[in-house]
Amino acid sequence: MAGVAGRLARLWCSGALSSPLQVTRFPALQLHLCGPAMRASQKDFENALNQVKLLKKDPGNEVKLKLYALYKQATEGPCNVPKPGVLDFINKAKWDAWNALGSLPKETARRNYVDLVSSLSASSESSIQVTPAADRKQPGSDALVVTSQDGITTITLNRPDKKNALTTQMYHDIILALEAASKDDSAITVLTGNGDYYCSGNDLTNFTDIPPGGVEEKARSGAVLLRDFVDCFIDFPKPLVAVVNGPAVGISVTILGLFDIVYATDRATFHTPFSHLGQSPEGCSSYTFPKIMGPSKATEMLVFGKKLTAREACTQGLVTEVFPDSTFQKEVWVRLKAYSKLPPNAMRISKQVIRNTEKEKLHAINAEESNVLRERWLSDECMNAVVSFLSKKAKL
Ligand SMILES: CCCCCCCCCC/C=C/CC(=O)SCCNC(=O)CCNC(=O)[C@H](O)C(C)(C)COP(=O)(O)OP(=O)(O)OC[C@H]1O[C@@H](n2cnc3c(N)ncnc32)[C@H](O)[C@@H]1OP(=O)(O)O
Repeated sequence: MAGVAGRLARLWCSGALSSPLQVTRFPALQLHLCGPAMRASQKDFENALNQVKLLKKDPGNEVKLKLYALYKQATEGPCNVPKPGVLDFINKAKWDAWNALGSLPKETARRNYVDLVSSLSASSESSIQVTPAADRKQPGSDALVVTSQDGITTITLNRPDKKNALTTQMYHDIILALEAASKDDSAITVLTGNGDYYCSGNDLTNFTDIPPGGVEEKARSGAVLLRDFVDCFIDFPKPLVAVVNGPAVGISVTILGLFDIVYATDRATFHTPFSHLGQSPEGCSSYTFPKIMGPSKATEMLVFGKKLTAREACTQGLVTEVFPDSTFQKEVWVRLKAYSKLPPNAMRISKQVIRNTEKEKLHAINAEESNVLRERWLSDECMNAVVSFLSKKAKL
C-alpha cells in the first residue's frame, strides 16, 4: 500500500497525472493542471481541513495517505523526520507518502490538498449508498446486501474479489442489519456470502487505518467494535442461519457457535489460524467450541489452527448439515422457505428458551475475549503476521 501511495504521490509531483484517465480519476487535478498558479488561500485550506472530517464515505487508505502527505507538506514542507523502522509499518507508510512529495512547494501542496478534498466531497455527495453514520439505516456500501423475501431476511457479504473479508464498515453495517432484521416481520435471518468464499475473516487492511490517537487507540476502538458486533449475535432473537457457501476463515468461523443452524456446501472449509496471526479466539469460541466439540478438538482448531473440512466440522457439531456443492443453494433454500412458514412467534420463543440461559455468560466471555485481543493486536507477533500478509509474503 505504501508503495502504491508513494508511486501515486511521485507521479503527482512530476505532473505525470495529466492523461485523460488520471484526470477523470482525480478531477480536482484538472484545476491544478490547467490554470496557471490557482492559489489556495489559508481559508480554503482550513475549510478543506474541516470538510475532510465531514466526508460521508471513507475515502480508503490510499487517499488518506495522500491527504496526510499533502497536509504535512503544506504545513511543514518537505519530509523532515527520520524514517520509521521496518516493523512500524503504518508510520512507515505515512513517512513514505510524505517523503515521496520531495520538494513540492508548500503552496502547491496546499492547493492539491484543497482540490483533492473538494473532489472527494463531490463524489461523496453523489453517492446514493451513503448516509451519515449516526442515522444510517442501510448498509453504507454495497459490500453488504440485505434482502427480505418469503419470510427470510438474508444478509449477504458481497466483496467476492476480496473473498468477502470484513472491513470495519461491514462490521458496522452487519450490526445495523441484524438490528433491523430483529425487528422486521421475517421469521428467519440468514447470513451468507457471494462468490466462491463464505468469508475470509477480518480484512487485514483494517490494521492500516490508524486514527490520530495511534495504534493503541485503533486497538481500543477495534475491541469495542468487535464486542458490539459479537453482542448482536448473542442477542439476536430469531432463528439465525449461516448458509456457508464456501471456505470460512477467522471470525466468520468463530461466530458460527452463536448461530442456530449452519448449512455448508461440501466445498466449505473452516479455519481459525489465530496463532499463525499472533491473535487469539473471539466470537465466544473460547467457550462455544469446547462446548460443541470438546476441549481437545477445540484446541486443535483455535490454538493450532487446524483447518476442518465441511464433513469434519459436521462430525464435530459445528455444522448442522453438509450438502453437495452442485445442489447446495437449491436444497438449502427449499428447506429454509419451508421453515420460514412455521409460526414466527413460536420459533422466536423456542430459540430464546434454548439460548437465554447462556446469554449473560456469553456477554462476559465476549468482553474478556475482546480485551485479550486488544492486547494481541499490539503485539509484535500480530504486527509481523499482518505485515507479511500485506506485503504479499504470506497467505494461510
Ligand atoms: C486493530 C484492528 C482492529 C480492526 C477492527 C477489528 C474488528 C474485529 C476483528 C475481529 C478479528 C478477527 C480475526 C480474524 O478474522 S483472523 C482471519 C483473518 N484472515 C486472514 O488471515 C485471511 C487472509 N487471506 C488469505 O490468506 C488468502 O487471501 C485466502 C483467504 C487463503 C485466499 O487465498 P486465494 O489465493 O484463494 O485468494 P487471494 O489471496 O488472491 O485473495 C483475493 C484477494 O482478496 C484479498 N483478501 C483475501 N482475504 C483477505 C483478508 N482477510 N484481508 C484482506 N484482504 C484479503 C487478497 O489480498 C487478494 O487481494 P488482491 O487481489 O488485491 O491481491
